[in-house]
Amino acid sequence: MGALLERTLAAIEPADPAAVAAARDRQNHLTKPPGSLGRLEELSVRLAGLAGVCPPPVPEPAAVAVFAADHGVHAQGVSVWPQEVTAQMVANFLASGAAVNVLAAQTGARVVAVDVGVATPLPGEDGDSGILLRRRVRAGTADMTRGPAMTRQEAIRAIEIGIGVAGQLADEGCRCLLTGDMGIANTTASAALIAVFTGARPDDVTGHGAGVDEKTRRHKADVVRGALELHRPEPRDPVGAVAAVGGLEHAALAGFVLGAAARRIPVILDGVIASSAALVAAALAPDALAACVAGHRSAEPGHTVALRHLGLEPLVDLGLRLGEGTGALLALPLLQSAARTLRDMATFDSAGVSGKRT
Ligand SMILES: Cc1cc2ncn([C@H]3O[C@H](COP(=O)(O)O)[C@@H](O)[C@H]3O)c2cc1C
Ligand SMILES: O=C(O)c1cccnc1
Repeated sequence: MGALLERTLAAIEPADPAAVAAARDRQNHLTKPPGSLGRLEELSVRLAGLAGVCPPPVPEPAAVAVFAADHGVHAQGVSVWPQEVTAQMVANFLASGAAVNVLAAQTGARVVAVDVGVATPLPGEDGDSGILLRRRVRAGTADMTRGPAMTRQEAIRAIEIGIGVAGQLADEGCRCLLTGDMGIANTTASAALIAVFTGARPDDVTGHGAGVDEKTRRHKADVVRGALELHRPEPRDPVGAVAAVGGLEHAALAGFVLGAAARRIPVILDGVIASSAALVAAALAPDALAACVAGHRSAEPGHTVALRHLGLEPLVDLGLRLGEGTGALLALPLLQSAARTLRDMATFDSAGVSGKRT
């Protein structure tokens, strides 16, 4: 295992019980009937437990990291879209034309695209820009139906890239991290990972992705089943599992979650790709879940299965099935509202409002 990964796993701690207790107590003294802010209250308690202080800092500024990569399994006809769309959409992110850019602008979040394994050349000069981080491990994965998608070393490199991006954004002042993804055929790798870590049947966790018909969806589930039979990945070996049937963006996203957790910064998970990566992260460090907030519930069936396994309840449920970080961005204001109400509302004592009659 890589040194950065080892160090990061060692730095991840459970929620702070004193901060959790203080936040619960404070919620009960704010000028509202106890419990009346619904799930925002429990969310604020989780933020306090993660930060280790009550009230916790408001999670802002925020940044969404869109990890982009291609997939050898695309050759099996699991997506209706050509592979080049991955690189073309990265160019669209750089030009601020994608849904993730529009929703990020709406919420004041920064967008960073990270090339961890795009198969076709990207526009522009070598080196990083403010928006594009070039961290390509290899030009797309291999076809998981014929061999492992990548080597263990490549998986560890991609995980450590994700940790590094989380650390860099934290160093630049970000106090809330959001997951994003771009990779044609990546819902197939996501389904495979969800089947490995939850034990669900491939057919139950394989969806229509970016628009395949029912016949192709069934073929996709067969492809997943075949890959699992070939590799027999084990949840006890998360690095081996993501190397066998995952994607470079899945590995990087798992690292991104671990990196956020190690820094005690909340990370809002987007859809099925992010949640399958979170399964990898949680298998490596169960306490990383203290940092995870499920932004939304995507229409992909595997997403609901993964969220149940992770014990996370999504904040919004709008039938989205896009990815890129869009569902996480829609949830961002809710997370910020949870922290702000806990921090800024008056208490019954400070406002001179009479408490409940006992
Ligand atoms: C134009 C376009 C923009 C996207 N933005 C995100 N995705 C989403 O769809 C892809 C996964 O679906 P599948 O597994 O069926 O290929 C990923 O790139 C995901 O981020 C897009 C897909 C397309 C076509
Ligand atoms: O759940 C998602 O994020 C998703 C679903 C379909 C296609 N791309 C992404």
